[in-house]
Amino acid sequence: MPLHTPGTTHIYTFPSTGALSEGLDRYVARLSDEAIKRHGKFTVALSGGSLPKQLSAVLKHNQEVDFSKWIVYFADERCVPLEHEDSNYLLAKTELFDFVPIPRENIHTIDPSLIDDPQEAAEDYISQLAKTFATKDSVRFPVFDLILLGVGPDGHTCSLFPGHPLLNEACEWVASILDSPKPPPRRITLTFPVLNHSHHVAFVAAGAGKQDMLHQLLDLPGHLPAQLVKPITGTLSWFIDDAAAAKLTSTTLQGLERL
Ligand SMILES: O=C(O)[C@H](O)[C@@H](O)[C@H](O)[C@H](O)COP(=O)(O)O
Repeated sequence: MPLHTPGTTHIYTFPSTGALSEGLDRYVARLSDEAIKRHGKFTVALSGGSLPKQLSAVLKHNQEVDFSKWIVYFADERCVPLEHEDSNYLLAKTELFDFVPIPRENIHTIDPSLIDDPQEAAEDYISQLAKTFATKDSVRFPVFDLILLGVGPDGHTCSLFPGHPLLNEACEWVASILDSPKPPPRRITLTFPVLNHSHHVAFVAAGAGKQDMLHQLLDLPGHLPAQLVKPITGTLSWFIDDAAAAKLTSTTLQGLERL
């Protein structure tokens, strides 16, 4: 796998979702190793949707990764109890945390006592982030080692939806949303400045259902939420399978890399 150069975008394609999970495992294991060597921990933010399953399929069996040094946050979370079927935490727990030795205190969840007040839950999540990320005058935002994102059929990512005022949030680290078009409506989400300060950001999109949106996002110019993810000095990677890549133009296809 080539070493990622800051400021670059890589689009990796895989013949199947199984192969995609293998590539993702190699990528995450490598970034985890590099981060732990560099600063003794691996800070990662996870999305919901299909991502946790796709991520964990191979990674959960990886014995080389030092999961004890992982510090996990959620790229977005729904304002529901942790044991609710809509909880991104529950999904990640069932798919990954139940299989790997990440210390429970290193997994930062929404405070379940605050789910009736999304704004308060967002503020609490900012305080939780501040425990891990010391910021400087020059960098006012948390700098994750890796943020893993999915993309919806409307081009949303995290809980940042097309046309929503949250797309303009420039100061807060975490925002609340009360009117998410994807249910459930009440959520908290990392904001664009946090996504764009990350060392590495990776989108994961698989299946024919993603074809039209990937064509729009990767072939055409635009300002859909997923297109606004542009790490300032970090890398941006796309992990997609051949089914999702089927409608990409030949110019984009020429730039695709196999891992
Ligand atoms: O909690 C959420 O709803 C997600 O974080 C959301 O942003 C998700 O990643 C996309 O909707 C893609 O979902 P799929 O991978 O299921 O298509």
